[in-house]
Amino acid sequence: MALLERILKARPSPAAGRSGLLGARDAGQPRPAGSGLPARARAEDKGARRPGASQAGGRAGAPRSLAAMPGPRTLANLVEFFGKDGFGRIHEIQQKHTRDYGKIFKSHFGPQFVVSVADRDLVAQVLRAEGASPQRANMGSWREYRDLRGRAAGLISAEGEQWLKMRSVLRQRILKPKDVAIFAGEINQVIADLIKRIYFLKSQAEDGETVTNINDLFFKYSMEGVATILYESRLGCLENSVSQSTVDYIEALALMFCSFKTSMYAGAIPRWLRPLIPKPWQQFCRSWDGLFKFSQIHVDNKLRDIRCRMERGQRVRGGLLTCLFLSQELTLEEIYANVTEMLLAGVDTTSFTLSWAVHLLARHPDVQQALYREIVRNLGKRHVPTAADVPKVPLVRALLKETLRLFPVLPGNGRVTQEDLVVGGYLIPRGTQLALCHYATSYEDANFPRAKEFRPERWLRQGNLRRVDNFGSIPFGYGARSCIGRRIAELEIHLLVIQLLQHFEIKTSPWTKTVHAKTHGLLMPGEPIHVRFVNRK
Ligand code: HEM
Repeated sequence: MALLERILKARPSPAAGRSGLLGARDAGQPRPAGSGLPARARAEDKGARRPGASQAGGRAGAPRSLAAMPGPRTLANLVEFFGKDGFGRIHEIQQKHTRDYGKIFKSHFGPQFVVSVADRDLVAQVLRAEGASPQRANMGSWREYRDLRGRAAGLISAEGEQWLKMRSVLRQRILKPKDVAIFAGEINQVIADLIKRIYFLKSQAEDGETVTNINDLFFKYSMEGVATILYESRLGCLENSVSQSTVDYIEALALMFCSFKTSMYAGAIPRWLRPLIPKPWQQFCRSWDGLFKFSQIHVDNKLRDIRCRMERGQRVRGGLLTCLFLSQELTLEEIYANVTEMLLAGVDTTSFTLSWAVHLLARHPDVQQALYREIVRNLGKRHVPTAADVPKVPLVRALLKETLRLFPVLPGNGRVTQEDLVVGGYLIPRGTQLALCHYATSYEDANFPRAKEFRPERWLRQGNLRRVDNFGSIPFGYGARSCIGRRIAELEIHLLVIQLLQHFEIKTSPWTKTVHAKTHGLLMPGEPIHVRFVNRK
């Protein structure tokens, strides 16, 4: 009890929350001298180098200035993004600009200035050179909301020492495959519910086989799966009727993605315009209110449950959330913020990837058959897999890598340089926003022969000796700031693919039109995907 009271007291006041956050700084705005993070980046490593150091890669000679860097004109860019809905085609624009301007180019988005890097080796140089607490992007609007409401920042929106502290707590618990292996039992229960749901949906279908808009189903699966780990409780997303609080959460999430264009690109809409155009910012805040409220309800439920058990003198054991409570390494407000941001980061990413993977399997029956044979040979037709079984089916892992190469949920990623760097022969001043163009590098034949083709076998180790590493496709990012939920997502996807194929042969549906990728914050299917799940004999 005393412990729980201490935890509750550790919740910072709104004022403390505000001062605890690092100051928001939009990309493109220079950092005041001396206000930056410790300059720890080892820029000279692998070719991205500090000015003045001898050049280890790229062109020899004095670096060129940004003025000499090619790129689209500001007006053309604005027309492309705001006039021709470029936000929905960010992935294609990456490729087009790479063709037009080369592998490193500059762009302006309103007040924001971005240098795009669309070359595998330059991406590797930038990421290998980064320091202990890399800064991803312009999170000004996220932090502004948190300051406004006296909320803490979670891993996505925090920076500097605060981020380092939280990252070091969470990385000990979920960053390695062996850490998340313990969640396989819970995930398998969610999978059992999903398979039951597929049988139910099939029974409702005219042809007895088709499940329409599979992303709906995978959204519910991903939400249930990740919530099971984050809240240590079930939400019931895969039941016929879903609770009102979960429906409210889904609406808040939808609102978040509706306001994506204005939130992630808030820097492109000056703050002074808000009184004239108030709706986007209001929507953004309303959506975050909904997301935080939902997490707080579930976190508080767990806290009450732990308190009851402690009061009864029972031993308290549990998963991630229980450990976070008991260890007291994070304040309660930091726990709210982190589970809120992790749920946000872990649902659509996983469900879009699953939708693409199933779509690809339906369209490539030969690959599907090879996978099924490997599963039956190495695991059996009905064996419920554990985390330890996943390495026995390397094609399943290769399927995920190839799906994410063709459809990287985050088609591009960002970094704000923490020191002056020379990249590709250009001097990039400290504080510059870099856009790493993963979609463009994923489709380069030089990085992946016959890059447009779906060939999961390209990811198989040869003779189990060589790891296939390729900075052309790093869908979970790289290094200190890479995806903290990677192992959770992989486990959810690997275990589900195995069991889907054990139960069903997945076939295309004539109702599915050509499915294009579109960017809506994340890279997602632009049209609904319907598939037939044919029972295995
Ligand atoms: C297929 C699924 C997923 C993909 C492709 C994905 C991809 C990514 C990428 C590219 C980043 C940025 C990494 C970087 O900047 O280097 C990221 C960050 C992050 N992801 Fe994921 N993610 C997925 C699933 C998840 C899940 C399931 C969770 C949570 C359970 C999660 C939580 C996070 C968080 C909290 C961050 C921010 C990490 C930090 O800044 O320290 N992600 N993710």
